[in-house]
Parts: sequence; structure tokens; C-alpha cells
Amino acid sequence: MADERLIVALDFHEMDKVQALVENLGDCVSYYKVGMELFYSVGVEVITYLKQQNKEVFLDLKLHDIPNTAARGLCSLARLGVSILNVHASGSYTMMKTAIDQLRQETARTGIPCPKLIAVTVLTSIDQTDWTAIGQKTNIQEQVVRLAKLTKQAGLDGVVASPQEAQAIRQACGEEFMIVTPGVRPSGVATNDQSRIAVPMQALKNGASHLVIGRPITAAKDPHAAALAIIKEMEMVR
Ligand SMILES: O=C(O)c1cc(=O)[nH]c(=O)n1[C@@H]1O[C@H](COP(=O)(O)O)[C@@H](O)[C@H]1O
Repeated sequence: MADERLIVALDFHEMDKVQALVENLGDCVSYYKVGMELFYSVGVEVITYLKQQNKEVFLDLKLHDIPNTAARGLCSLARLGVSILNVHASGSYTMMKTAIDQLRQETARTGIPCPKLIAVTVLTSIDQTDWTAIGQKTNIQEQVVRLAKLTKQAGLDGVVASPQEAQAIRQACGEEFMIVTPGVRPSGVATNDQSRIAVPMQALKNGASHLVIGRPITAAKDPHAAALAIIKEMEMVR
């Protein structure tokens, strides 16, 4: 049966690949993430399809713009009836506050359920070398925790961060805060372009509320078996 803490990233650009994977995974996955590649290729059709299959959807478009533009963009996306939307926390406290306030007002006005809004802290692909090269002086974890606190102050539901920072975020932001961690790799599986990673069990022990996992499942020879093995590991931490 599905573990509602697992979100499978559908990073494809063809609808038939999505359908084949969702059919293959069946009841063992209840939550999917639709990102830029899929949404820019297929559009709203994929959201409609996943909802028809009774799946929850995290629409990951990582908005990063001036407050009004980001907020209005999110209000448009909320009409799709997805469960989670996201922005970049580095877009500022003001952007996040404007976004969540307008999203709540607009969904209350129209009667659409308000999606959870979470903020990306520091991308899990970024390592210390990338971090220094863009002029950052703090260490990555300090910056992640700083952005997580700002996200909470702005009134959002949680953050996206690496499993390596989950424990520090949990301590700083409390039990109710969503901590969604990509950068999860079962032992022995290719890391690809991810840098700050952990195995599923460690991510949960560190305090992650949800794990976003793509290629370890979608690129596996047997995606169903790969998902089941991950779920089995996850079930050891409750
Ligand atoms: O917002 C995200 O979902 C995200 C943030 C982040 O910091 N790192 C990250 O990998 N992601 C997404 O999580 C997914 C990870 O996929 P895999 O690396 O294939 O497991 C991709 O769809 C990324 O776009």
C-alpha cells in the first residue's frame, strides 16, 4: 500500500510515459510531482489525468518573481486543484507573504481548496563549490535554516531542502512544518546531479515529512520493485 510521505517525481515529457509509470506503480504510490519538464510539455492534461487516477499532485514550478507576479501566478495555478505549490524562498519574505496572503484570499473567495505553499531553500544539487561561486559567504546549512525560518514567519506551510538539513530545520521550525526533501538516494543508486543526499531512512530520521524521489524509481529497470523497496525502508521510520 502507498506511503503518503513518498512523492514520485514525474520528470518526463511524454504523457504515455506518465501513464505507463502510474499504471505500473498502481496503488503503491498515491502522490506525484509534476515539474517544469512535464508541465511545459503536456500542460493541464497531466493534472487532470492524475486527479482522475485519485492521485495527489505537487505542482513544482518554483516561482521566483516580484511579489505581485508570483502571487498572481500562484492564484492561477491554484485553480488546477493541486495539493502543493512552491516558490523560491530567496524571492524574499515580502514575496512569500504576499503570495500566501493572496492565495488564501483568492481560494476563500472562489471556494477552491487552498493548496499547501512551500518554499525551496537551497537546491539539493548545489555543493560548496557552486555555493561559493555565486558569492555566498555563509555555510549552506545556515542559509537553509535562515530561509526556513523566514518561510515560516511569512506563513507558508513548509520548505523544500536536502535531507542533510532536515534535522536543523525541524528544530528551528517545529513539528507541524512540512519538510519536503529531494536528494534522496537508496544505497548503491546513482546520485546523478544531486549533491546533498541521504538514504530514505536517514531522511525520515532527520525529520523529513515527505520524500521526493524521481530517477531511483523512474529510471529503474523495474520501477514497481524499486518503489516497493523504498517504501519498505520508509516503513521502518514512523
Ligand atoms: O523543488 C523540488 O522538487 C526540488 C528541489 C531541490 O532542491 N532539488 C530537487 O531535486 N528538486 C526536484 O526533485 C526531483 C528529484 O528528482 P531525482 O533527482 O530524479 O530524484 C526533481 O524533479 C527536482 O526538480
